[in-house]
Amino acid sequence: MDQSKEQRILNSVSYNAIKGDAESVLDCIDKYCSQKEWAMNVGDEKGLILDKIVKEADPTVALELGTYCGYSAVRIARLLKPSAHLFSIEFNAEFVPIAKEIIEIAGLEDKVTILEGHAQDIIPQLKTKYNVDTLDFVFLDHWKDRYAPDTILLEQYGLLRKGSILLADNIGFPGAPDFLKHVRNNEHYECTHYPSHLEYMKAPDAMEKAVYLG
Ligand SMILES: C[C@H](C[C@H]1O[C@@H](n2cnc3c(N)ncnc32)[C@H](O)[C@@H]1O)NC(=O)c1cc(-c2ccc(F)cc2)cc(O)c1O
Ligand SMILES: [Mg+2]
Repeated sequence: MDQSKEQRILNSVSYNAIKGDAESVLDCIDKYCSQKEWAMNVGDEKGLILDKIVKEADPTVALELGTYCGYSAVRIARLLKPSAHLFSIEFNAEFVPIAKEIIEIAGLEDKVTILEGHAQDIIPQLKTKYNVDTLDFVFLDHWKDRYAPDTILLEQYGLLRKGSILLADNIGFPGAPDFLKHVRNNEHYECTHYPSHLEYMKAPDAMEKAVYLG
């Protein structure tokens, strides 16, 4: 059976990236996906916004919803301080081993734990099973209609604290209207909008930062 696009991305990283060099892994994926096959990584342009917010948050415990091939997990983990850790949730069993391999090529396997399953099933386990207290940073990049219900889950399970930073991809396209409705005009959140473009395309997209105020 011929390989999947995600497998071909891994092949390209495995062949072209410098082992242990996270930047070269990101550059390799961005090059492949802009020149050969489009893929739904956050990409280089929105990646700079992600970098900025992660540096601002300087998280000890970070969570990502929607690992896909691990591009944003590498992007986030490469900026984490030594004691910090990223949990990344992915439910597609085909993508999990590919993401693990890409994260390992970047030399970041000790900073990232991929949790296989649906976010809505794993979020309730973070405190009990994964010993998480509260989350300092959350990157939302999974099914766009899950951003709002899973944000509410994070609130309900006491995983957010005063100052927790949520950053959501694809606010422009495919769009996450329920999420915007939940965080904007909500006294518990302070929101900032970051216009950008869809990964590797000219089409407009955007990210939204929502700081939890407690
Ligand atoms: C949803 C995907 C990202 C990943 O999320 C995992 N996932 C899902 N729901 C859950 C869950 N409930 N729990 C855990 N994991 C979960 C999945 O398996 C994918 O690997 N992302 C997108 O669909 C996505 C799509 C586009 C896009 C843009 C223009 C187009 F013309 C077409 C598509 C752009 C983007 O930037 C995206 O991010
Ligand atoms: Mg996305």
